[in-house]
Amino acid sequence: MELNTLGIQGGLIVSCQALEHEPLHSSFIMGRLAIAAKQGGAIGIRANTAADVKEIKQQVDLPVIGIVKRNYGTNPVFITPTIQEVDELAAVGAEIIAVDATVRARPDGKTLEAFVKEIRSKYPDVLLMADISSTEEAINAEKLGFDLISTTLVGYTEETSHMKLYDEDFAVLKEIIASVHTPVVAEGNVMTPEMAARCLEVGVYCVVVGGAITRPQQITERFAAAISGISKVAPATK
Ligand SMILES: CC(=O)N[C@H](C=O)[C@@H](O)[C@H](O)[C@H](O)COP(=O)(O)O
Repeated sequence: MELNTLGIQGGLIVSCQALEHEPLHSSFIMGRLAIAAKQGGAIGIRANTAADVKEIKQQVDLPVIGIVKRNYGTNPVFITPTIQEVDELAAVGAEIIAVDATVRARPDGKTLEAFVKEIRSKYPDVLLMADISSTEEAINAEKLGFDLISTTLVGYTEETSHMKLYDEDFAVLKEIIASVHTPVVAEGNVMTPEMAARCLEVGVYCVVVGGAITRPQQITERFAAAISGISKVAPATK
């Protein structure tokens, strides 16, 4: 599959995910969120688990970035860590599969290079997205031939836990874009339409927005925090 045939360049991809402990956890609900995202102008969907990808594909005709979040013991690599998760996503027709492409040791002991080779030989038509956390990892992902590089894990590894993607006007994103030729996707903590627009201005291929659209508990939290302590009158009780 050719990346430019997907029609995602310059557009908004909405991540529709809810883990087991979250209130919206349900493939049915993720499918509905995907319809809402499409109605709102999304040109692609990112989703977790083969069951959710399958349901979303039945509801909308948009390209899907599939992941499977799975924990293996205490290993910190959890986004599509092994070929098992890739098999599950390929079986339901995800056009793009995103995998952890950090430099961390993987749960099956394989190198990232060997993992990419295995996926390419098994699924030559699937596009591969590298979920990375640093410029060094982006450069490595380009060397290994990933089709897209996404900033998903910036701020989510031990080394980057002090950072947010939007720090200093998206400084790390700009550095990554300047360091590779592979299309770069902005993902992670893009919380406002203005931030999404800024990511495109600085040169990303497309933007992925998740929680700010599809995690109502996060959205509510920001409203609640913003208004807490302002009112001089106690909130009404029923
Ligand atoms: C670190 C991690 O587990 N990221 C996950 C990757 O798929 C999702 O939980 C995020 O929602 C997604 O990356 C979009 O980011 P945000 O929800 O911040 O817009």
